[in-house]
Amino acid sequence: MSTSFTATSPLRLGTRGSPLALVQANEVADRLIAVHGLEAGAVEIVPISTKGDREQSRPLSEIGGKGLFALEIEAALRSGDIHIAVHSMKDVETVVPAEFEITAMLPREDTRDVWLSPVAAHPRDLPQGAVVGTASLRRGAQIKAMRPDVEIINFRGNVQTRMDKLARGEVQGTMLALAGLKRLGLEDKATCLLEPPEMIAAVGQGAIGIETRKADDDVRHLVAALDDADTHLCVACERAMLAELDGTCRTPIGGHAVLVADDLVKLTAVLLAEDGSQVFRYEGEAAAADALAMGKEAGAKLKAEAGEDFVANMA
Ligand SMILES: NCc1[nH]cc(CCC(=O)O)c1CC(=O)O
Repeated sequence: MSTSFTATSPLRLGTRGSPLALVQANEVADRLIAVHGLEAGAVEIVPISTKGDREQSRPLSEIGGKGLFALEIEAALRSGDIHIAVHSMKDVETVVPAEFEITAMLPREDTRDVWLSPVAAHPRDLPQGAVVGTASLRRGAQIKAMRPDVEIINFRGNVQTRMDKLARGEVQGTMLALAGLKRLGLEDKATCLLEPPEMIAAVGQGAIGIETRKADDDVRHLVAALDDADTHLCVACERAMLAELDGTCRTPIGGHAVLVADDLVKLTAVLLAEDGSQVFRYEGEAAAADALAMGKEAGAKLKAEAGEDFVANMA
């Protein structure tokens, strides 16, 4: 295996600058060093500020969806300023530009969302007309499906910022990914876990993806050694579902695939109206070799069930 990356000529690993992104990047760096026996310092982390991080006030769905977090990072990958990009798979567009690929995914963390609130042990315990903050249409719609009286307000910022806003009483509850809280050592801040079917996680939630340039064979081979095949398969299944429906982040969609036996993938997916008034669900199982086809079929079935008018209003 190539060990051409050294402390004086390190492998440059680009990621967002948030505390969570940096923890994730460090995990990738540590694994690369361990697996390939590289010298400490052979991997350098390069924080990159993205439009998604700078534009904190408008809803993500308005400013252009998840691509916002990837654009500047992919520009750095294209120019050679970085060799690899580390992302939360949740934030990666369903279509990766042709010159790049997601070469590896680390073993997945817990995929569930958690509820955080100083006043309600669970969303069902909120006072009438309470205000819940989230930037996620998916989380907002699933809360509205549970509690139509609740008001959802846009709530952005990194994990710590959102917890601070909650503590200041700006909202009575919010939701976060357990995976992110765990990586930051903050899981004890969760009020309760939100389980399927009342809350289906985002496609890719809990998975860290590593993107490379297809033409960069040396780097691709280094990174491929970190791939967790089960995670890759399940996330690919979820992404096939999302790609069939809408990859833009402007429609509330949840999707979760899991290996239930050696060769059996179970997919649970949900498509909702933004106000939670309509909920369409899919559940299916398929052999691993058919997991992508199942994802595609799930998307198509949800689309057909929702109907033309719903789909026309989606994007
Ligand atoms: N959109 C931000 C984002 N991207 C990935 C995670 C959590 C970590 C993960 O899902 O792997 C978060 C924060 C959150 O939703 O709470």
